[in-house]
Formats: sequence, C-alpha cells, structure tokens
Amino acid sequence: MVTPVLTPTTMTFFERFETDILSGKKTITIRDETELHYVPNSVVTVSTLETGREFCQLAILAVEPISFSALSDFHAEQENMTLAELKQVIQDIYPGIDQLYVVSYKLVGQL
Ligand SMILES: CC(=O)Nc1cc[nH]c(=O)n1
Repeated sequence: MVTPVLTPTTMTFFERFETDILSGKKTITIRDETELHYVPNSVVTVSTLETGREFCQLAILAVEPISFSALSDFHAEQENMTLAELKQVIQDIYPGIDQLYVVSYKLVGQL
C-alpha cells in the first residue's frame, strides 16, 4: 500500500507577521519538521493562526534544512528582524528544536 503524499495548499502565520508578508519585507518562514512538506513551485493560501482569516497567496520557492545554530544575519534580514530577534522568535515558537527548515516564498497576491 503506497501512502500518497499530498502537496500542502495552505499555510498559517501568526497575525503579527501579516504586514511584513504583504509588504514583501518578510520573504522566508522558518518551520519545524511538521511543516517541511511544502513543495517548490506550488501555491499556498495563507491564513492567520489566531482567527483563520485568509489574507494572501504565496508561491513556494524552496524548502531548505537548517540548524538553529546556523541561523544568520541573512536569514534575519529576510525575516525583517535582527538576528537576536529572530533567534528569540524561533526559540519561543519551537523551544529546544535544532532541526529547522527555511521556506522561501514570494507573494502572489493579497486576498
Ligand atoms: C503559525 C506559525 O507557526 N507561524 C510561524 C512560525 C515560524 N515562522 C513564521 O514566520 N511563522
């Protein structure tokens, strides 16, 4: 029996990231292993985690593994944060997790 792997068509963000996503200032999202199955060249509909309100569509460009210790100023710049801010955000969301995934995307359109 082959288990089909479905391409994710949705993604959620905390509401506090919406403005930076819609302005193009935030172009990556760093997720844990539960969200590594996004597929390059696919499009996802984005909603807020808090209320489920849909606010944009994103084209997935790449999904690349990274360890927490390898997070750099370049990642922080793509998140529109300082590196210290980014590390705190990731530690708050994924406490104690070292294996992470950088999901790169481009804004397709606001909903
Ligand atoms: C809902 C959620 O996990 N949101 C995240 C997590 C990590 N980065 C990010 O931009 N958004």
